[in-house]
Amino acid sequence: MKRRILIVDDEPNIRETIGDILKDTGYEVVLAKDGEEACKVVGKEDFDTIILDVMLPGKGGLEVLEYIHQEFPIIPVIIISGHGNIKMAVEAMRKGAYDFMEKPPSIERILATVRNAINYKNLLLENMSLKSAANVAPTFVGKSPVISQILSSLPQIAQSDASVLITGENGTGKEVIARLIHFHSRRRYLPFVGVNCAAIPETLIESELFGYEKGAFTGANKQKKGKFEQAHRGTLFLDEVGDLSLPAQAKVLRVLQENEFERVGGNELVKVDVRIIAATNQNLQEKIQKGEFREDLYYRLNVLPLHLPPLRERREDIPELVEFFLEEERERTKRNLSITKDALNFLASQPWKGNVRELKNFIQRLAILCPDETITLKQVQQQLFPTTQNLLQEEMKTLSLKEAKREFERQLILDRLAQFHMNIAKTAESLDIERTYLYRKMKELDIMEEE
Ligand SMILES: Nc1ncnc2c1ncn2[C@@H]1O[C@H](COP(=O)(O)OP(=O)(O)OP(=O)(O)O)[C@@H](O)[C@H]1O
Repeated sequence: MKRRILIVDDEPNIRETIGDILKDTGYEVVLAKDGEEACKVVGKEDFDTIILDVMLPGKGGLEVLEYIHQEFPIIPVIIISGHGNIKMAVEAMRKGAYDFMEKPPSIERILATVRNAINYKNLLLENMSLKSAANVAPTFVGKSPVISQILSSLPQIAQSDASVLITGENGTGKEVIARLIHFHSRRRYLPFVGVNCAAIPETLIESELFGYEKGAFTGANKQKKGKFEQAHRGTLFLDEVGDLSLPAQAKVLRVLQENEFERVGGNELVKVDVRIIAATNQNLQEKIQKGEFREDLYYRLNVLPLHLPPLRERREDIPELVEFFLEEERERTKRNLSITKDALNFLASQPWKGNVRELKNFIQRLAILCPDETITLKQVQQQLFPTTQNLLQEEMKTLSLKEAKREFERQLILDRLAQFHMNIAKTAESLDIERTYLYRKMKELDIMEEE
C-alpha cells in the first residue's frame, strides 16, 4: 500500500518540486494550493503525513494546523517556512507540528523528515492499538480436520486484500473468523467495523452504510459518516449480507468496483479503501436463482470463500470448546469448575442447533446454576431438558396422551443414561430393550442427533 502525503503550499514551484521528489521515491502525493483546499481534501482522503507551508493566503498555516490537529490528531504535520517566517514556524511547533523544514529543503532532508513522520504515525497507531482490547487476537478453538484446514489457510487469506465470503449457520463462529483475518492482516491497527445487515431496517441501511449529509432528511442536523467511511483503510464486516435489499446491493457493488460513493443527500464523491469480509447463513446461489441477490455482487464478495460447518458435523471440537468456555467461567466466577467425562460425552452428542453460541451460553448457564464445582451428567441433563416433574406441574393440563407418553419416555431414558454414565449397552439392558432400539428411541426423542 502506497503511503499518501499531502503538500500544501501556495508557491507552485515548491509544492511541485517536493511532490516530484516524493513521487519518485514511491509515495502517493496530493497537492493543495491553499488552506481551504487542504482542509477539504484532508476530510476526504486519509494521509500519512502533511507538509504544510506556514505562510498561506486566506486561511493561514497555523489555522490549518489547528484544524488538522483537532480533527485528525494522528496525522503528523511537517511545517515548511521561509527564512523570514521562522517565528511562525516556532509557534507551529509549539502548537504540535511534528517537525519543521526551512525553504528550500534538500532532497535528503525531505525524505528523512517524511520517513520519520510516517514511523512516528505508525508508533502512535501501534500504541493506541496496544492500549485497546483490539490488540488481543481472538481465539478460534477447534482441531477437527475441517477447522484445522481453515485455520491453516488464514495467514494467506489475511495477507491478501481480496474480499472474503464466510458461509455457515448462525453461531458457527463467522464473526470470530472475520476478526482473526483482520487481526493478521496489514490493516490490523486500523478499524474493524461490523454491520449486521439484517438488523437495520431497509429504510436506514443506505445512510448506515454510506452516511449522510447535513439536511439530507428530517433530523439530519449534521453530517454523519457511514460504516464504509468509518472502516476506511481497515476492514468492513458485512454480517448477514444475504439480507441486503436489492437497491443497497447495487450501491455496495458500486463501492466495491469503484472504491467511491456519495453520502445520502450529497453529490460529492467520497473515496475509501476498505477490505470487505461478508458473512451469511443463507444460500446465496438459491437467492440468485430467485432474483433476490445480485450475481455480480456475489462474485465480487466470493473471491475467497470460507465455509464453517455446523457444530454437529465437527463434534470432535466440542470437548475443547467446552474446556475453553469453562476456563472463561473459571476466571469470571473464580470457581474451580470442572466437568465429568460422561457429562462431556453427553454434551458432545447433542444437536446444538444454535452451534457454538448455544454451547457457550449453555456452559455459562451451568457455571451459574450448578451448586457444585464439578458439573455432572445429571446437572447437564437437568439444565438441558425440562423435567417431567416441571412438566407435570406446568403443562400436564394441556398435553395430549401422545405428548405425555413421549415426555415420560424421554425423561426415563435420560435418567437411565445418567445412571449408567452414558453407557448405551448397560442402559439398554436395564430398560430391557435392544441397543439398536435404544439408539432409535434416542434419535426419535431428540436425545441424540440423527446422523
Ligand atoms: N471456534 C470457536 N472458538 C471460540 N469461540 C467461538 C468459536 N466459534 C464461535 N465462538 C463464540 O460463539 C459465539 C458466536 O460466534 P459468532 O458470533 O462468531 O458466530 P456467527 O457465525 O457470526 O453467528 P451469526 O451468524 O449469528 O452472526 C461468540 O461468542 C464466539 O466468541
